[in-house]
Amino acid sequence: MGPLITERWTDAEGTVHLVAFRQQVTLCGDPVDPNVEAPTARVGCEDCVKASIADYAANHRCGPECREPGESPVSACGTIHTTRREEQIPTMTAPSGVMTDELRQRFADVPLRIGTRTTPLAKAQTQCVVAQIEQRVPGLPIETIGIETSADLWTGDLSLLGGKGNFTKEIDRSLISGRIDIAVHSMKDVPGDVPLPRGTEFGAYLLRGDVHDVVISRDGRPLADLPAGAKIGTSAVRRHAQLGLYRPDLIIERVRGSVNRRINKLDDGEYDAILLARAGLERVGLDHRITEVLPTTWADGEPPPWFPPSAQP
Ligand SMILES: NCc1[nH]cc(CCC(=O)O)c1CC(=O)O
Repeated sequence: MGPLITERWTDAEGTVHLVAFRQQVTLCGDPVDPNVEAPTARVGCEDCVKASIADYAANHRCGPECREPGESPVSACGTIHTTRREEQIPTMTAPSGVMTDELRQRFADVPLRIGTRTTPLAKAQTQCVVAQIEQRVPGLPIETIGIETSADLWTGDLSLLGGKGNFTKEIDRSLISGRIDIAVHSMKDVPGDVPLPRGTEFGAYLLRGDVHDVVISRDGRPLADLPAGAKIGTSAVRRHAQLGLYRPDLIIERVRGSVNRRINKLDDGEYDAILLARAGLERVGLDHRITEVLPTTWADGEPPPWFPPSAQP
């Protein structure tokens, strides 16, 4: 797969320039068909990066409905929404100076309030964001504010509650009403089919973690060795479909709740195995419980690969 391109422009000579998100470098190719994802690329071109960042900062007006092709949240794991709209903070490609100056000025006397869900995983992810900010703006006063979302309070079937926006709604509302300054969401919880709530926008992304799904089984057996009729706990439609393809003889049961709760339910004997995201387990320090990492690549004669959801982890 080619790099995720955040920017693409053609200079006067017809050379196509691309800025890759993760690498934060430009790939400057010879004139090519702009529809081709990766031109004959040369990695580097410092001038190109600088020009591009200046241009991006000056010209990019971002509102809730505006999402450039390269700004797709697909490769992000965590998100910061900010309410600042007048000047775009080019956090994806710019050096961090613009943002740190802004933070220092605005939160000199009052703490920066960060809203988060309250599960261990949500709090761990928010700590990653806090650590990133502290590294860039040492001494900045930061306060995290736990907010229980409607999906956290609802123990029933999530589909009856009407979509995954229920993991973000209350936090976004606090952001809009000014109770918090930043909301931290798991990108996979941010609805991709509707615009962001008016007045909010993506401020920054954390680097993506590991994307693999994993199995935790009670007796240490991998998926292939579980007996027919074994009970597998998972609620994701995607995992359900893939499991059905690979092992239609297993029984799939819904499981809800935080990562920790799901493991407790496994240990209590409610399931023989559960499927979870590796990154989430790493973040809450439970990756030692992993029985098997499911492969994402396909080899001849092997079982089908496991596709992670977009924006996992
Ligand atoms: N990506 C994190 C996330 N988003 C929604 C849930 C909870 C899922 C549920 O309540 O069924 C979780 C896991 C966690 O916080 O531990």
